[in-house]
Amino acid sequence: MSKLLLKGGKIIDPIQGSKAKAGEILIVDGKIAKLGENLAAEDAQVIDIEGKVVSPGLIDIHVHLREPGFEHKETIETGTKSAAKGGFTSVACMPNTDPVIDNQTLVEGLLSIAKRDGVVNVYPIGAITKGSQGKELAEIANMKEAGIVAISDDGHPVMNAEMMRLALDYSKDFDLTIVSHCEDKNLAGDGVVNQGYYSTITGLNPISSSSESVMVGREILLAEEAGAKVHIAHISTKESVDLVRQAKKRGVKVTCEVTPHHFTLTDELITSFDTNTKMNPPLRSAEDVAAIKEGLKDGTIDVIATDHAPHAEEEKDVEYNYAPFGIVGLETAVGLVITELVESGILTLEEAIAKLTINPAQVIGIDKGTLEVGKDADITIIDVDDKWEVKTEELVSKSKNTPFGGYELQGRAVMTIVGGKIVYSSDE
Ligand SMILES: NC(=O)N[C@@H](CC(=O)O)C(=O)O
Ligand SMILES: [Zn+2]
Ligand SMILES: [Zn+2]
Repeated sequence: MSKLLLKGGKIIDPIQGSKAKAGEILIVDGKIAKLGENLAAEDAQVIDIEGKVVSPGLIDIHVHLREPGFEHKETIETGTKSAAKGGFTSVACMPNTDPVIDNQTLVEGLLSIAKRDGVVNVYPIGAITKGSQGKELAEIANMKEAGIVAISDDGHPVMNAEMMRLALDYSKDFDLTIVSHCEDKNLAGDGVVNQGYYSTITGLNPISSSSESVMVGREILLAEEAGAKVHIAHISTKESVDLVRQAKKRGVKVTCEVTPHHFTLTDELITSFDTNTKMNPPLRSAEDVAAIKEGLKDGTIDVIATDHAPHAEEEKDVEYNYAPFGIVGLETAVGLVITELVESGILTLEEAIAKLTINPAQVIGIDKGTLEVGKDADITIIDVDDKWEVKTEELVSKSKNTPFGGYELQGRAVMTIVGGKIVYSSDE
């Protein structure tokens, strides 16, 4: 029997609420055995975490691990190490690899690599359509059997509304959530940045707010009609937030996520022409960021997810128009959440943790995200006071494409435990 006792921490488990306030937690054979005070250590390995916060292991439901096919950007090994350092014990990975994960064999292949190389739990998301081409449905039933937790054509919208309607119908039968990348390709055109003052002064091609919100509106109406679940990926505009808010009021089964960069940064940053400010959806206006924060506060936005999108240095080191969209996010997420949302009083720490644990677990239907007795001992220890500087060269992700280099942040994961095993510790 292996036993681990975490001593002196402050437990925050949103679904257990005040029941979980006591400071000690005993892990036996990879499961949570006991929460309480003055637990007998017996033969357990004792770890003193005086003053630190003990959270259910963080869950990121929007990660690009790039394997198979783009191993020069990231692999399951490097991506999950990056996740562990960021405090994430589980990640759901997007299928826009090469080949696109659209059948059972590919899901099985991914899971076997994850089992061999992954240091945190990896949950595959399957494609909605074959090759994410939007033409015919992928092998959804078979992929579900192989272990996918959701379906998404992320990177692309499903432009054909009838195809999306069909997918929603299917997803209901298999109890799978559809994660929608909302982007009207015709409206977005060859845009690279948010449409507004800064696209005008830089001369960079604009992406309108409507290119996102008309698709958010469409997905809500289709999900409502089908009685199916839809999760909106990387929400970024005030109109989108309001559409989700109104839909929730009428009982539509819609959830949504925001990335740390979309609640932290505005499109003003693009005046640097730094290609690490280029991502999809683009950085939006200050007004949009304010609406996002309002949506986080009132519960419209359920989940914080990174959309960790690694790209190699040489790929980003080109003219703005030619650079790929996307930035890495796993290792800066906790610091940005605490600095931008908790320290500024937009969310309580408990509310922020809910959006990183139980809420994402519920969106993809996995039995994770809480420290209840009997559950897997996936735990993140957070130092909420630690002030640190983001150093790009210290990222363990294979890619370094972040706009946050040099940022002073408060709060970070100091230990990450998966199934009772320490997979990251800041001491080492
Ligand atoms: N977010 C991005 O800018 N890029 C993502 C694709 C996506 O999430 O749509 C990628 O795969 O690089
Ligand atoms: Zn996307
Ligand atoms: Zn993505």
